[in-house]
Order: sequence, then C-alpha cells, then structure tokens
Amino acid sequence: MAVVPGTAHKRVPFIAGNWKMNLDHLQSIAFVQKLAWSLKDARHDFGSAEVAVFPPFTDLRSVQTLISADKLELAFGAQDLSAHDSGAYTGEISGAFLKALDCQYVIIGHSERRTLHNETDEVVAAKVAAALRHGLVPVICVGETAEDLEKHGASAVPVAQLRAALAGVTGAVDIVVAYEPVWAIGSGQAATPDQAEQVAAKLRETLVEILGDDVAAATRVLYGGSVKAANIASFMREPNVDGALVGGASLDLDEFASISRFHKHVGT
Ligand SMILES: O=C[C@H](O)COP(=O)(O)O
Repeated sequence: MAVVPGTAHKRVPFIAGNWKMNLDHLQSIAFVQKLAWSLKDARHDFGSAEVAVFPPFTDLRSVQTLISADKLELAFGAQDLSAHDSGAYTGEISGAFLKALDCQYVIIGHSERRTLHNETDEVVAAKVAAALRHGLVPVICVGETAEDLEKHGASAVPVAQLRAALAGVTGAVDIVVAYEPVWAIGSGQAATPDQAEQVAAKLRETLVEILGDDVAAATRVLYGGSVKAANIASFMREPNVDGALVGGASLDLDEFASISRFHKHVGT
C-alpha cells in the first residue's frame, strides 16, 4: 500500500493521557520528568508506542520547555482549541498559539466539552478544521451515552459524530479518532474489548468512506473509558484499536507508565 502524505504514523500505537483539569504547571514538570525517567528506566521503545500527555493550557509552556530542553521522547497536546484564529473571543485559545508551543495534538469534542460546554457537532467540525489549518493533529472524540446505547446500539452515535466532525475534510489528513463511550468515562466500567473493537471497526469503515482506504488504514483509532494497566492489553489485542485515551489513570505515574508499556501485559 502506498503511503500517502499525512499518514506518517502508520498506526504506531498511541497512549494519550488526558489530565483534564488536574496538575498545575509546577506539578506538570515534576510529573513529565518522572514519567520520562520511569519509561527510560524500563527501556520503553517510543518507536513501538507513542506516549503523549494533554495538560491544561497553563502547563503547556512548561511541558514544552522541559521536553525540548531534556530532549524527551514524549509528545504533548492541548485539551481544546478555539474554532477561530484570532480576535475578540475572550478566554479562547487559538490553534496558532498551540502550534507556536510545539503542540502536536489537540483533543476535540471530548464528551465533557460536548455536555458541559454545549459543543455541538458543528462546533466540533469547526474546531477540527481549525486544528488542521494550524498543522495540529486533532484527536476527535466520539461516543454514545448509556441512553444512546439502549436506543440505537453502540456505533450509531459515534459514527454520526465522526461524520459530522469531518464535514468538509478531504484527502490525506493526519487525525486520530478516540472512541469513548460516555458511560465508561470515569465510571470504572470499561467497555469490553469486543465492544470497543466493533465500534472501532465501524469508525474505520466510516473513515474509508470519507477519506479513502490509505488514510483510513493509517489513522489511529483509540479506545477511552476506564482504561487501566489491568485492562490495556485486552484492548490492544483488538485489530482496530490502536491505543487509548486515558483519563483518571493518566494522573497516576506508575499506572500510566505501566499502561504506556502495554506490551509487557500482552500474552499475560
Ligand atoms: O479523556 C479521557 C476519558 O474521558 C477517559 O477517562 P477515564 O480514563 O477517567 O475513564
């Protein structure tokens, strides 16, 4: 299969820690330093699994400085961005500013933003477009509520949300898709690996339809929702699950380092 521009990752497994509104900039420095040491001590192969943290906006400059000064192999991104590039949008953060801080990634459409900040599918699509405009890789979150699951089954809402998020997007784009069933987030009740795989496969089919075979084959689809060191290996065994978006467990250094080294659990 020819590798098309924008598909450089070729689905290297991706472990992403979404800190949500936790850890200030001083705590972020200590955490990232310890995480890097812990993975280095364990001889983590960053080529076989990319590890990224998603701190609050106020931490990003500190994380950038540390990663660049110490040449750490960790990636980082923001938890949101504005759909606008600049102007009178008090409190918002432009993708241009994130790019200037060397962010590679930005989470878009997390269910907490959809619910707590009334982000509609249209807003999510505008943010995806903004991320791509600024050379950031959007980590597009989709997922059904418990009610959606009961009414429509698992994949209908995530697939519809992905279609909406990609409105107007074509060609060789670098994106990541995170399937996060809302009922599994922070609940301690993760989806089963089989449930995650079924939805991930549907999401990949949707990517094929919208972006074509090559881009779909190179796009990473993550599972998120109560991922822990104890269950990561079971998700990573699924053919369409390429990593995890981790919330609570990404704040526990040993746990997150262990999730990042999921290979050691495979086959156990
Ligand atoms: O962005 C991460 C997700 O919301 C998952 O959170 P969780 O691992 O605490 O369930």
